Amino acid sequence: MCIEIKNISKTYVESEALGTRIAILDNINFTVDSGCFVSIVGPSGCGKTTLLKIIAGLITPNQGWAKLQGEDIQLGDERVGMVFQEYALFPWRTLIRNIEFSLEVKGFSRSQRRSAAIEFINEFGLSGFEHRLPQELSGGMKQRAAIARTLINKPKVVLMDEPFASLDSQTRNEMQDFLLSVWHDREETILFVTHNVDEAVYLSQKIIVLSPRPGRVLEIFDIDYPYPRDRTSPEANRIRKKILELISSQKKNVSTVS
Ligand SMILES: Nc1ncnc2c1ncn2[C@@H]1O[C@H](COP(=O)(O)OP(=O)(O)OP(=O)(O)O)[C@@H](O)[C@H]1O
Repeated sequence: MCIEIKNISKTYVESEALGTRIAILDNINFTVDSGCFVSIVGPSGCGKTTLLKIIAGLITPNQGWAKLQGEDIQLGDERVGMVFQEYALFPWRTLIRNIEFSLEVKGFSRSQRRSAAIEFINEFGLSGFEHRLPQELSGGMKQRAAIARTLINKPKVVLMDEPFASLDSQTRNEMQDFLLSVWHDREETILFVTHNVDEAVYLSQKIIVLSPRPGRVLEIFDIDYPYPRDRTSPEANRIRKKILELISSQKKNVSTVS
């Protein structure tokens, strides 16, 4: 399912007393083709999470629109799933009860939701941990559970907000390979936010580089060499260098509008 972002700008209230607003996103335009893996990179505070929340229908832009397959996005749109850095698992629910949570909310029977959750548990290498609480799981397992909990709803578009940022580097590499295998097996469109240029280059078919706040699209890079990728190949190094040079050429630029 393709994502279209047209002329999106967003401001937040900076000071109620002074009546000032701060510009977060400035006229963002891009398209993500159906089934593609696209990453957004940009400095802290440039509005990456805000943009994902707009695409998820959680917040409204001041200007512009986001559409999925030509249709407006509604609050709680079933076509969209989100995965966060902090896993967002319920600490009091076991792994299987976390994965089946949304099916429970939708009124699926216990046996229906159990069998759907067990499929994910087997596929995601979580067997044997079904009845563990999140605190008893490793970071990688928690993130697999969080991804399963999102995918059980069969979203067409998956928005991922720095999902691997709190993992150690070895687990992070494993999770990147795991995510690529999950994506290759399915047809979801993935929009992935990261601070990590290496990660974006390893995973994505396209990388959207945003400027410092207010976030503007500086450049969109097509990464067209095939999977599986070598992290240290000349192509990877060349693209990484270009993106890092672009990011470091940007001066901090925070603007306030009234
Ligand atoms: N509801 C809100 N009200 C006011 N300001 C907000 C609100 N949400 C976010 N902000 C501010 O908007 C800016 C952009 O936030 P956002 O989380 O979208 O950036 P980001 O690029 O995802 O940052 P990071 O990479 O650090 O996660 C930040 O300065 C943040 O403090």
